[in-house]
Amino acid sequence: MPVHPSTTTAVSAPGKVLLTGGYLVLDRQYTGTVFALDARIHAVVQQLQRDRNRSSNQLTDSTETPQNTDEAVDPQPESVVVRSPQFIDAVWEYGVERCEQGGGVKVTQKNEGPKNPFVETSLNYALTYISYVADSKDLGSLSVTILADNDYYSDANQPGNSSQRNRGAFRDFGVKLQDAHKTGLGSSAALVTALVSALVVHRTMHPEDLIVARDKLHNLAQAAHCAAQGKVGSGFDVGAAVFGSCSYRRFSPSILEELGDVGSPGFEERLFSTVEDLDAKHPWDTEFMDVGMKLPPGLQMVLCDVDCGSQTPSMVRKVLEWRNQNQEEADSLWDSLQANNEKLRQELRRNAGNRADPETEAALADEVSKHASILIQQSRTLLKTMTEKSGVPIEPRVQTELLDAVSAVDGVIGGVVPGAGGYDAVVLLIRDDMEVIQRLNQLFESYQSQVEDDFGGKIDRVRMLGVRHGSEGIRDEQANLGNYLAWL
Ligand SMILES: Nc1ncnc2c1ncn2[C@@H]1O[C@H](COP(=O)(O)OP(=O)(O)O)[C@@H](O)[C@H]1O
Ligand SMILES: C[C@@](O)(CCOP(=O)(O)OP(=O)(O)O)CC(=O)O
Repeated sequence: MPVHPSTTTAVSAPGKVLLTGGYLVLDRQYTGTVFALDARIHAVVQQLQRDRNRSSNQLTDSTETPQNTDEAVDPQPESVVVRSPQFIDAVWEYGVERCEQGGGVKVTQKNEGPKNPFVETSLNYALTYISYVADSKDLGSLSVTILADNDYYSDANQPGNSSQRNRGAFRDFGVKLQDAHKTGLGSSAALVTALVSALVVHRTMHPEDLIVARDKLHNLAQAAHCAAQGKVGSGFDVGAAVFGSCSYRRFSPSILEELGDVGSPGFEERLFSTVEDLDAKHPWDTEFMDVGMKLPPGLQMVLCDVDCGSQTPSMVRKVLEWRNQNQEEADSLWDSLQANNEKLRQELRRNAGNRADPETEAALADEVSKHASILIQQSRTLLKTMTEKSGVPIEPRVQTELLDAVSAVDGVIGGVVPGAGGYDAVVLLIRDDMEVIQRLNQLFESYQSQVEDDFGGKIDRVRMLGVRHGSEGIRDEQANLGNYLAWL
């Protein structure tokens, strides 16, 4: 059945936190446990003009013959305008060009101002795929609005209190996108996933079929995200954005290595084959286990933003260099971490999401908490060895001090420095109880690091984010279009 684009399509995708498996997950032999968050990025696609050969009043004129219309009106060029209205001047206007020799569809920014490689690449990839598979090649003109849940950016230094700057469910951040302080929830992966999915749904599918199309949307989003960031990472963030919380095993990088750039001859066919998993030599081999996993009843996860006066770039390169030069020692460390991380995952999924009577639940939460606490400590010990051996601040001393301090708070099960580690954040597993949150906030009120850091860092402020474990991946937001009205 042909799909006629409805006027508005909206899809959202969640942010992520890699609880365990940082660095390991870059290697297919190992896995990472990634939790989707309840902070999401939303992409709303509006069809401004559907048929470029007819002006809008002619659309309804049934007496006119198509031939006359085509001759009478100059076609409007296809265009896409993307806005991120929570930020100052965040508008990207694109012209659309079809490349020769099956090179695909390429957009070119028309307006002044900084480029947005994640938006631009998502458009190139999604429009190339769409124009290859859709009934109508004519895009017309599209307006896309990007909206991010408030926790993606910390805005403590902005004027006006936060409630004054809320419009509907979303906040006016009052700064330029490049000046916003990111909280590390994986904004680019959620953005790319939501944007390519919204465009593909808009032109080729019924929104209710979103879940069925998850594999293809995943492949498309991974390809676009890797191209935009200029490297093939593990892709756990895109994996969680599409499928939600899971245990993730990466895809073989060779799947994307021969795709080439948009505009190169044959790109549209190669992209189609990659998205639809038709290349017998390079089948997609990403593995998602425990998809949509939830925390056991009685447990909760909180993220804390750490303000620290030190940054160490290229951590991944350095860790992998150390691993290459110390293969045996590294393998044994990687294996120990994997075994421990797996035990933690098994522990967390015991009865995860299942409700029982309150007494049984409380007893189970006690037992899970005790075991999880030991496993988290063990994981940290191994990450500290990794820190020391590789000379990379995965769990630097100021973070050890912070994690020890929070772990001593009644009701905190344990915490780690998520993902690549470093100074940006900590993630804590806690008993799901407001009093624990209050105790933590009390600790953070005047928190400052006291120890001398091994890499020169100093923590000046710790702030608990409002974001919590979310579990769900991409979501059709067609029923919630009202949430966006204040911003469209
Ligand atoms: N709300 C948004 N609107 C438009 N683009 C965004 C938005 N959030 C993130 N991006 C894009 O993603 C980039 C940030 O990606 P990156 O530095 O990889 O951070 P992260 O670790 O959060 O993914 C921004 O420079 C911008 O291109
Ligand atoms: C090192 C890694 O395994 C994990 C990095 O996790 P983060 O959550 O720190 O990632 P960013 O959001 O890109 O900063 C690299 C990878 O898997 O790609």
